[in-house]
Amino acid sequence: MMASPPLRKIRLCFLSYANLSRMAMEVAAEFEAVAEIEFVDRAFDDAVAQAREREQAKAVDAFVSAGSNAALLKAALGAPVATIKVTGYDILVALRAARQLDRRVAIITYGDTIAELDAARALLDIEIAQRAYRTLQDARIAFDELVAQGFRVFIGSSIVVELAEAAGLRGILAYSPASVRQGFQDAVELARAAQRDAARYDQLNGVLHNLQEAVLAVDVNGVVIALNTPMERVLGQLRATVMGQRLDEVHPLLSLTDTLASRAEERQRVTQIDRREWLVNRTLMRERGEVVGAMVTLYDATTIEQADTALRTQRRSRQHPSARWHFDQLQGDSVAFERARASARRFATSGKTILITGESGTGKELFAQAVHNASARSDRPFLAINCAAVPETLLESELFGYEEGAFSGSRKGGKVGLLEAAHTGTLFLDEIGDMPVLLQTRLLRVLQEREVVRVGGVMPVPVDVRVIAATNQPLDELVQSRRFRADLYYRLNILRLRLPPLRDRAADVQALAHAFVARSLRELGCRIPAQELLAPLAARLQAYRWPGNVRELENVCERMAVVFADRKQLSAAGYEDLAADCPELFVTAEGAGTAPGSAGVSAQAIADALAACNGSRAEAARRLGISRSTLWRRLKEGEAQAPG
Ligand SMILES: Nc1ncnc2c1ncn2[C@@H]1O[C@H](COP(=O)(O)OP(=O)(O)OP(=O)(O)O)[C@@H](O)[C@H]1O
Repeated sequence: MMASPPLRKIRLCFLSYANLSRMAMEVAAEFEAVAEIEFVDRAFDDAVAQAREREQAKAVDAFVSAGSNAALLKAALGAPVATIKVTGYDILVALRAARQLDRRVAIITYGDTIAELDAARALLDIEIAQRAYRTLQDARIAFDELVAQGFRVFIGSSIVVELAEAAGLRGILAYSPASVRQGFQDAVELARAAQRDAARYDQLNGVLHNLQEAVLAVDVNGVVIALNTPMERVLGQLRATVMGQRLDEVHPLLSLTDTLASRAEERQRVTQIDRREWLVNRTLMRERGEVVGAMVTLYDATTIEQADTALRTQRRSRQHPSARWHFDQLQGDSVAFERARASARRFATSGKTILITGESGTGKELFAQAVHNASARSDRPFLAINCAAVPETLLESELFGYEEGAFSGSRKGGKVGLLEAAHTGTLFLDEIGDMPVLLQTRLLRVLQEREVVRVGGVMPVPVDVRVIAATNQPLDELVQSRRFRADLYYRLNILRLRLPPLRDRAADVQALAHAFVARSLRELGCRIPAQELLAPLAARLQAYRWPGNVRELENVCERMAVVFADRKQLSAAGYEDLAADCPELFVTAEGAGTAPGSAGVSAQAIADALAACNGSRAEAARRLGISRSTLWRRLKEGEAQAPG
C-alpha cells in the first residue's frame, strides 16, 4: 500500500512586542512537530508591512498576534490570522501578582474594558482603574492619565508593559501561556482549513480549466478562489495576480457581492465588456446546503448565436430538404433566359430582398433556390412556403409560430414559425399575392423590425432572414385594388427578377425537352435515345405556346417517356398513343394554348381534368401542367364568378 504523503509543516508567523514574544517562544517549543514559527517583534503599521511581505511571498500559512496588532492584521491580510485573547482567568492571575506590588492597579486593555472586574475588585480588596485603547496614541494617553493619578502597577498587553517599564514602573503582561497556546492552536487549525480550501480550489480550478466559458469563483467574502484561462483573457490579468483579490476590485462589472448578499441567482444577463457582448450567469456555490461562495460564468454571445444557428439548421435539415438547385443546373441558354440568370446571379450576392415575377411554371422557386445557394447564406436554411396553398389560419402560425396555449389544440411548448426557423437563411414566399392582408401587415413588421412575435406571444425574437417573394399575379394591380399593401409591395420590390414565359424563349424548348425526356427514360430503365424520340416532335414542341411553361413541358415529356417505355421501342403506334395522351401537342396551331385564365388554362379544361382524375386536384394540376396552387386559385375564382 502506498503511504500518504507526510503533511507539510505549517508555517506560522508570530507578530508582537518583545514581552509577549518572549512568553510565546517558550510555548512555541510545544508546536515544533507541526509548525515552523517565526517571531517578528513589530507592532501597528510596521507589523502590517512585515506581514504583507510574507503573505505576498507565500511564506506563511497563518499569522498569530494579539490585541490591536491582531485587529490590524485581520483587516489588512487575506491570509488567516489567529488572535491571542485575554481570558478572565488570565486577568485574575495577573491581579494576584499585581496585588503583591501595590493595592492600586491599572488595567489597560485593547478594545473594551472588562465589566466583570468590578466583582473581582471587592473579592481581592484592591483599587482597580480600567482603560481601553485602539491605537498606540490612545494607549499612551490612557497610560499618562493613570500615571498622573498615581498608579504604579499596570496590567495589559505588550505595549502597556513596555510603556510601564520605560517609565520605571511595573508592568504585568495580561496574557498567560495558556492563552498563547490557544492562539497557536487556533492558528494551526486555521492554516489547516486554508490548506484544505486551497486543495478544493485547486480541484475547482482543474474543473474550470476544461471549460470553454470564462468562469470565476469567489468565497463568501467575495475573494477570488478560482478562475480559468478564458477568464484570464477576459480580465486581461493572470490567475496569480487575481487569486486572493476581492473581485469587486479586480473587475466591478463581474461583482458577485449582490448575489452573495441577496442569495438570488441570475441567468443570462447581457453585459458588454470591452465592446463585446456576453451572457452572464451568476450562481451560488453550496456545500451541504450552506452557501460557500458564488460563481460568475460568461458565455460569448457570438458563439451562442452560432450554436443557435447550428441547432436550428441541423434540426431543420432533418425535417426539410434544403435548396437543391444551382444556377449551373438550370436548363436554358436563350438570350432571355441568360439575361434572367445573369441578373439573378448579381442579386444573389447583394443579400437584398428579391421579388420574382413570372407565369406559373417558369421556374421561380428554382431561381429562389439558386439565388440562396449562390449567396453568403448558402450553408444556412432555405425554407419555402406557398401562400396560396395554405389556409389563412394555418398560414399565420406556419409563418410566425405560436406560443404554447395560444389556441386550443396548440402544441405543448409552442411551435417555431418559418421566419424563426429560417433565421440566418432564406425564406421563399411563393404566391405572395395570395397572402391575406392581415398577414401582410405582420410580415411587413417582421421585415422592418427584424423580429418575430409568435401568435399568442409577447416577446419578440430577433430574426435575420432574407426574403425572396414570388408572384404570378400583377402585384401593382393588386395594390391598386387594395388587395396588397403598397408598403409591403415597395419593401419586397427592391430587386425585381422577371422570368420570361417559355413561349418567349422558344430556343430553350428543345434543350429542356431533351433533358426531361432523357431523365424520365433513364428513371424508367428505357434505353431509347431521347434525341430520336423527340426528333419527329420538334416542330410541334416549337409551335405549342406552353401556357403552363416549363412545368407543363416537363409533364408532357414525362408522359412521352411513359408511352415509349411501355412499348420498349420507337414506333408509329407510339406516336399515335402520344396524340391521345398529350393532345395539347397535336391541336391545331390556332387553338394552341390560347385558352384564357391567369395560367392560360380554361375553366372547362380544369373541370374536365378534375372529372378525369376523380376529383384529385394534385393529379388534375399535373395533367394540366399547372401548379396545385394555380388550380386552387382558378377554382376559387370560378366559385366567385358562379351565380348565386
Ligand atoms: N430552367 C429550368 N431548368 C430545369 N427545370 C426547370 C427549369 N425551370 C423550371 N423547371 C421545372 O419546372 C417546374 C416548375 O418550376 P417552379 O416550381 O420553380 O416554377 P414556379 O414559377 O415557382 O411555379 P408556380 O408559380 O406555379 O409555383 C419545376 O419542377 C422544375 O423542375
